[in-house]
Amino acid sequence: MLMSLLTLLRLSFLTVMVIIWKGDKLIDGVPETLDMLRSKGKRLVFVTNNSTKSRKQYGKKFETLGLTVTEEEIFASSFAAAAYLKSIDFPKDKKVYVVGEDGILKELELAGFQYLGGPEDGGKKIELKPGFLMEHDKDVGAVVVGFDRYFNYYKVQYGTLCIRENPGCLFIATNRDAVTHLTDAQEWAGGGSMVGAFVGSTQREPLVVGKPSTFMMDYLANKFGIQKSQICMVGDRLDTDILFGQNGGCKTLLVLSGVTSLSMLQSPNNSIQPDFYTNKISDFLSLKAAAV
Ligand SMILES: O=C(CO)[C@H](O)[C@H](O)COP(=O)(O)O
Repeated sequence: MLMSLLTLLRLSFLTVMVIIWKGDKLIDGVPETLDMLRSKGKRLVFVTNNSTKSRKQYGKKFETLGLTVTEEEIFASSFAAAAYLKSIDFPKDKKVYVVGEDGILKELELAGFQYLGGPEDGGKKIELKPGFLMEHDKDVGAVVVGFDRYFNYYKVQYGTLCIRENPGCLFIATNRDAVTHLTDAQEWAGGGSMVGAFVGSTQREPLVVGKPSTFMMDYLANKFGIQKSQICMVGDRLDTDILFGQNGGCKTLLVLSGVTSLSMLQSPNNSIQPDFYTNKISDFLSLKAAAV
């Protein structure tokens, strides 16, 4: 394995990483590994499908954990939603209905888009008395659906009306992750469950901006002016991280310290094979002495 990591370190210019913390705890060896990769001239960016925070809010989290990471190096799916709307010149006089948390609102605001919904709609209830009809804003031109701990029937109905009744209204998903790891005790329903509700009610498929879609990879290759073949995607999930790297034409490294175990990787039911795998991100440190 060491030989393979060495090859990787020689090849990759930019390393896209995701496995930095578990809950609010840094994974062992992460600060030293990041320092070592940077000292070898590797450019690092951090990509997450978690849309609950903006890049600025993630920046604060990195800071709290004692890591120096700039906003420019953070690519969250909250940002991807706003960047996608920018990339298609989404009209500034149209509005975005948000099913999700604060991070999406913050990024839309920064990008200069008008929005409604988000946490504010979390407490809203529907009273189904005879003749009740929910009004919706006809200026909504996009519905963005992300992970939302305050998901409710009001939001599903509101967003569904926008998608079904406003001509040309876009349906954008930050990710379709089946499960997420809100606690270390079990897996929890992920953003895919919120997106799935809208797929059911609208009979439409969303445009996904997070992993494993290629939008973020294209975006960052463009931003840093590098070839995707120079990028190595490092992650702990096969169906998001590794597929994201593969879909983007990058090298991929799976670390087994997160959600994927060796038996899952080697299961005959798994069709996603990374270029390399290793136990933990700090295995890179064993290469310290090597001439890279
Ligand atoms: O949105 C989510 C659930 O759908 C999670 O936050 C997401 O799965 C975490 O993603 P990553 O492993 O990329 O940080």
